[in-house]
Amino acid sequence: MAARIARSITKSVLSREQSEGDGARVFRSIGSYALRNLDPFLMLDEFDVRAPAGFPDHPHRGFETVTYMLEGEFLHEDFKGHKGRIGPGDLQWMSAGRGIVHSEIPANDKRNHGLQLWVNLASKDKMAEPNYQELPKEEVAHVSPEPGVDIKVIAGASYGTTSPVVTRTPTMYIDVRLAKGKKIEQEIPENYTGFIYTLAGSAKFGSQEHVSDAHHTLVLSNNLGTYIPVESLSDDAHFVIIAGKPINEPIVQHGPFVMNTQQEIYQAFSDYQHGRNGFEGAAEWTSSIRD
Ligand SMILES: Nc1ccc(F)c(C(=O)c2c[nH]c3ncc(Cl)cc23)c1F
Ligand SMILES: [Fe+3]
Repeated sequence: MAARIARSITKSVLSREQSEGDGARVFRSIGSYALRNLDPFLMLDEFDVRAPAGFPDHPHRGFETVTYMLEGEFLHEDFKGHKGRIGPGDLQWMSAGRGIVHSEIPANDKRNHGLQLWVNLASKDKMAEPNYQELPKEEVAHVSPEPGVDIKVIAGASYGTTSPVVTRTPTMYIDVRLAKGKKIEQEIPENYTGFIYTLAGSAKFGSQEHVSDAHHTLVLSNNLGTYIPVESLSDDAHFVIIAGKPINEPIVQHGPFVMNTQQEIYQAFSDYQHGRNGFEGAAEWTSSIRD
């Protein structure tokens, strides 16, 4: 049995609200100036959006977007007619691959609160066919190891429960709610890049018991640590723990295009403008969900 080594917290960054999309407000975690190069992760936004604000017609190529609703409801529609709703607790794991053009808009003018994580794809997967894995709340794996500990397993495994989501870039992603004084130890695969994003309440994280409240990103040490200990200090501690296997390839990002070379970025813009190589129909398409 390999030794169990607790990961520590090497960096804590408070996110401040910023404008994004069309009138939307987000707390940007990964992807902010202080939190780049957390390979394979490109962005994590905590969004809190009321219609008519939103994220109208835009493209993606070369990575995956993972939208997880905490409260409220989003509508989405893409340029091939795939459309639907993402409600409270629902998950949309979208692999854009060679190209998606879509619109993501709140369903109402109430609070629509959730997380969108951008996970990079290895060069071998960047031009794959787009793919959706869409789980309604009831199908999102969850485990409660004891009363007062509630874990949604969005990807990977936790306390013996495994998500059905297939991750091209190996990823572990759990949503954790803890009552006061409750403790967990979440296994983090060796050499995975890991971080915690806090949503509410306060808790002690890591071997040095780093205390944090909402909107903080806590970067985990990338030692050979095999787990992260957390103890709740409040009755409503709520956070996500996310970890992924680094891809270790060059990253050239221009907005919603993430490739390995500048030439591939030029190609992405050209394909998008001319409707080629996965963007067929993009130039003529506009979403109908905003109407
Ligand atoms: N400017 C810009 C450029 C490219 C994008 F893809 C986006 C975008 O769609 C989002 C960025 N944060 C998000 N959080 C939640 C949701 Cl549902 C969408 C987004 C965007 F805003
Ligand atoms: Fe998008």
